Parts: sequence; structure tokens; C-alpha cells
Amino acid sequence: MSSELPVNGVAPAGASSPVDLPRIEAAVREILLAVGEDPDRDGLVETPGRVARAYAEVFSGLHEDAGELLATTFDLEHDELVIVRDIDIYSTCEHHLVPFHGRAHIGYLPGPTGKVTGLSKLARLVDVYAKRPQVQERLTSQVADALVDHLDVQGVIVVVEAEHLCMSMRGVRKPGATTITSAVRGALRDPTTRAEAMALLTGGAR
Ligand SMILES: Nc1nc2c(ncn2[C@@H]2O[C@H](COP(=O)(O)OP(=O)(O)OP(=O)(O)O)[C@@H](O)[C@H]2O)c(=O)[nH]1
Ligand SMILES: [Zn+2]
Repeated sequence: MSSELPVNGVAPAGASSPVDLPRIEAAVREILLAVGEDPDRDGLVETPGRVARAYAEVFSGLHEDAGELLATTFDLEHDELVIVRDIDIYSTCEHHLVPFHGRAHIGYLPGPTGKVTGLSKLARLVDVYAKRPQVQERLTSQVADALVDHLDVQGVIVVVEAEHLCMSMRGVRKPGATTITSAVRGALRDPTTRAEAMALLTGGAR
């Protein structure tokens, strides 16, 4: 495969990348020196370059636009709840720059025009916001707001369940603790509809 082709929707960081790879490399070299490592030893020589490419990938959402992503719609004349559950998320905690990972569940009620988006776009939308320095609450709201702003929807519900490695591998050291956040917009704020959507989203239909 050509190295110019996007992999999993992520453009490779190259000459056209908006990310300043040499700057990340220099910074990583400094970090290695600061923690007492030798950045010139065999195993570490290539590390600053690898980290730069990895950061370009995990922060690629900074250069992606939800409106563009959700521009492809089609008419389905479906005005009942649509739910996509268990979308894997890998994001980066903006406080410690370590990962948080888990699952997102998205539900929406299409609006009167019946214009819906492809299901894969919902999963891609999560990545637009997950692949940035983030907090889980903002990630959850941004996904919900993008669906309200760019699609014709009567209501939206987004639930994110994640484990934060900043709470597992360091600091308070509580592996397995799960943080659950939700964002509800429009008609799904109605208590009955919300309860039904929440049950479907988080396992009620399993
Ligand atoms: N609300 C929220 N908090 C987060 C998220 N990710 C990390 N945090 C928290 O951000 C807080 C940062 O706290 P600080 O006291 O400034 O940093 P710290 O000394 O490294 O804190 P500890 O993690 O408790 O060691 C911690 O309590 C983290 O658990 C998130 O997505 N949402
Ligand atoms: Zn953190």
C-alpha cells in the first residue's frame, strides 16, 4: 500500500502533515534526558521519531472537521431511535497526556426530513474528538453537539464509559475504576424517552 494512503482514516504524518514532527522529536529527546535516560543508546535512538509519528496519529482529530464528516447524508424516512453501541474509544487525558480508553454509545432520533448519516460516520465522529487532548465530559458533549449541529435530529444521547490510565498506572492507582459520562440533547431529554434510550444504550437490550 502506498504510504500516502490514509490508514483507518488517519492521514500519515508526512511533508503535508499539519503536525510539527521535528519539534515533537526534540521535545521527546529532552524528556528522555530529563528523566535520566540516554537518548543515544541503541533502543532509544529511533524513539523520538516514533513518538512524533504516534502523537501525530493520536492527536489527528485536531485537524479534522465534524461538519465535513457528517456532510454525507441520505434519506431513510426512519423516525425512530437509531443506536450504535460499543464504539471503541482511545483518547488522551489532557491533564497527564496518558490514554483513557473504553466505549462510546450513541443514539439519535432522526428529524422530520428523515436525513440520516451512515452508521460508520458515528464511529468516525467519536474519533474526531477522541483523537485530541481531552477530558471525558467534553468528548461526550462535543459528539452530542456535533450531531445536533450537523444533522437533522430531534434528539441525541451519548454515553461514554472509560478507564483513565492516569488513575490506574499512577496517582491514585485504582485500576478498573470506570468513569461514565452522558450528554442528552433535544427530545431525548424527556424522562421517559431518555430512560428507554439509556437502557438500550447501556445494555438493556442485551
Ligand atoms: N473531570 C475529569 N477529570 C479528569 C479527567 N481525566 C483526568 N482527570 C482528573 O484530573 C485531575 C487532575 O488533578 P491535579 O490535582 O491537577 O493533578 P494530579 O496531582 O496529577 O492529580 P492525581 O491524578 O490525583 O495524582 C485528577 O483528579 C484526574 O483524575 C477527565 O476526563 N475528566
Ligand atoms: Zn489524566
